[in-house]
Amino acid sequence: MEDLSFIPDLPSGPLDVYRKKASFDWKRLKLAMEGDIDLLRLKYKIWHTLEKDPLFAHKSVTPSVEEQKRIAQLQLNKINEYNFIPKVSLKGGYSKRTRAVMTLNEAIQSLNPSVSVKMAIGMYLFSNAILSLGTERHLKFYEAVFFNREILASYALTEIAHGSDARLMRTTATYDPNQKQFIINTPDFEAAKCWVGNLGRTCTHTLLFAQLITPDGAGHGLHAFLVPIRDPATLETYPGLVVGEMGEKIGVNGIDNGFIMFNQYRIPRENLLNRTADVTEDGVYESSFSDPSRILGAALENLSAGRIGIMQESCHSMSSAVAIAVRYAATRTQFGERCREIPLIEYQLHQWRLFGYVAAAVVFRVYIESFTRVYLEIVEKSNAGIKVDNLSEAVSEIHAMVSCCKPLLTWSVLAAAQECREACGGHGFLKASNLGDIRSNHEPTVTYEGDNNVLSQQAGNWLLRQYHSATTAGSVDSPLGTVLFLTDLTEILKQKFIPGTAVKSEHFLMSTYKWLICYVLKQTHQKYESELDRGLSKFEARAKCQVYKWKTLSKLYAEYLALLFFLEELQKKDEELQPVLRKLFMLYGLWSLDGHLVELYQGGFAAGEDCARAVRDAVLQLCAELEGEVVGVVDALAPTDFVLNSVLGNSDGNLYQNLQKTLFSNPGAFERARWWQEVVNVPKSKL
Ligand SMILES: Cc1cc2nc3c(=O)[nH]c(=O)nc-3n(C[C@H](O)[C@H](O)[C@H](O)COP(=O)(O)OP(=O)(O)OC[C@H]3O[C@@H](n4cnc5c(N)ncnc54)[C@H](O)[C@@H]3O)c2cc1C
Repeated sequence: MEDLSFIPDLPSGPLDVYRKKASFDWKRLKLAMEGDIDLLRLKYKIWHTLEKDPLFAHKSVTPSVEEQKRIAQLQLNKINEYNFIPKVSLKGGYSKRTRAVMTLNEAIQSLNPSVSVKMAIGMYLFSNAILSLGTERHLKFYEAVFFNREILASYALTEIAHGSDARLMRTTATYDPNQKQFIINTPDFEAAKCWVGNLGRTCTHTLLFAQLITPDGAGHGLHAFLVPIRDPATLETYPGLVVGEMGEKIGVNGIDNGFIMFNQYRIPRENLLNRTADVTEDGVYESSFSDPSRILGAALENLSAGRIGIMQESCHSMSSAVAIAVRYAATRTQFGERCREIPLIEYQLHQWRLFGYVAAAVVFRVYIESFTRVYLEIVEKSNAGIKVDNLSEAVSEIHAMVSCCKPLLTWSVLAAAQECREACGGHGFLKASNLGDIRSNHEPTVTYEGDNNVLSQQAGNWLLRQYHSATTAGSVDSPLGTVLFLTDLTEILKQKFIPGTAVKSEHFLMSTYKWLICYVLKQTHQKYESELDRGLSKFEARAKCQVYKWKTLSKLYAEYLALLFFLEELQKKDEELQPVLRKLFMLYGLWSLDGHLVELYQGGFAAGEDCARAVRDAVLQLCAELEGEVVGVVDALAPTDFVLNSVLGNSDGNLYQNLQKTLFSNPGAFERARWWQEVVNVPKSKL
């Protein structure tokens, strides 16, 4: 058995009552969710190191917006200095080094999300883009950003008037054969690039997406360019650029999001990332793709890794939120009979509000860990030129998976953070609970790197293509095997709920999800076809199928994927952990299924009251069964106390002592208001 002594034991205290009830060792569960002991060790090393560094000390009062940006950049520089992943490891295999980088990102995100986003955009999104879209001549930029940390980058896609619809962006890059340069231009404010992270104050380069135009006036669609923005020595922006800061946001204010306008700004011809298309010195456009939309597709596919990073970060935010709320619920008592006040955690309502999210946090972490491995293996093979069977189909399937799972995870965390805040009552509203910061720093993830509502439509598109293929050719393009069952669609749709069925079973859960996907897929297809028959274009017809169809379909597929991957991993976990993991799996599955009862009845899978009652009874039973386990589960999910940074969720469980310490040490807590003279009614003289 692995030595887990590098994970510090938890302090003894009021939470022991519940900790003793757990059927498993929380450190083993932690390792099972992390999947790799070296990565778990790395995470603890990062947390312990930063805890000792005053630059990372938490502030009891939110610093000014500008100060948050300064601190975030200083912290990023310091993290680079610590060299947590030595250069030799970075030069190792793609999969291993990416996993290490992702772990660093997760560890930092739990501590200060602004810093991890700065790092993710400034170093990893940029360097990944160079690897996937650039060629030999761009490797110096890769070295400078990834290995030497000499430049900090940004990623400029969004414009003021166009975000999700990238095709209509209007920044241009016109080739000038005389100077062998591209001239970047912003026609008007609506085409200004905006929201670009790191651009407002700090980045030295940006990866710019602009419409490529050749000297013959022909437009070739969006392409990516490496564009210098600031002098690295002075951080002065170069002439020909108008760069500004976006101003205060409702979260992640440590990131300097900026806007930029280009005024006939020249860059060398070689700064075009030219893996898929190039312009010769004379100005002739050459592309390995005939269709410009495929070039954009290849460029944007590069976002998958970033979206996986967002999902990993989401798992950590959810872990922290539920850890705070559950520890609070185990130490806070309210009401009761015969002088025995009851801990909140023992109320059925409180369990129902929180335990589904605890189960989701565990299921998502195991799922994303496993999915990331599959993803990285495919990319590694493909980069190394090793043949991957059905590579382009696998890429499409992965894209569909990411497109529905990033929305599922990010939305779930947002809902969880709000529920956890409310579950901690008024004290949850203190900044010191950390629930507010977790929620507001997480919030933009539902919008950036693909707005959730728009992104999830892409999973629906892929599923509909598979439906068509299954019903016409009797086969599907699903190299990862996630929808092979669609070839049995007709048989699956004949299933009905039989009263008395044991719903707390893997078979029931998975077969019911398959039924739901088949049913909603068929409904979506029929609706889409009927809109086309009415004479609508494909675009218009799709828009008419979004609500109750496409959107539901995408959510169902995402939930199914989480369950499917978790179930596969479950078999490999320690025997001691299996009972609790199985219960968490069932709870997440049935709790999610509860949200789809309408479709089960609408489609005739269920009739009468049995199905709904069985599902809901099982959810409540599972909540009760998990009462003794859940504190141990959140111990496994939680980071160290320093990282969790919550007066309500400290692992010692000394809720009221910790609250007193925090309230009593608030700066100025006991002082008379400095502005007292401005507000008191000074009695007027009667003389
Ligand atoms: C904190 C933060 C950081 C960011 N960082 C970067 C960055 O570094 N680089 C960068 O380039 N961008 C960045 N962005 C921008 C982000 O990527 C965009 O906001 C995002 O792509 C959505 O585009 P939009 O804001 O133009 O929204 P829109 O596309 O205008 O969407 C607005 C709303 O309309 C809905 N909608 C749009 N189209 C449809 C449709 N067809 N059917 C139904 N509904 C639809 C959407 O769901 C959304 O709710 C960042 C944003 C934020 C908030």
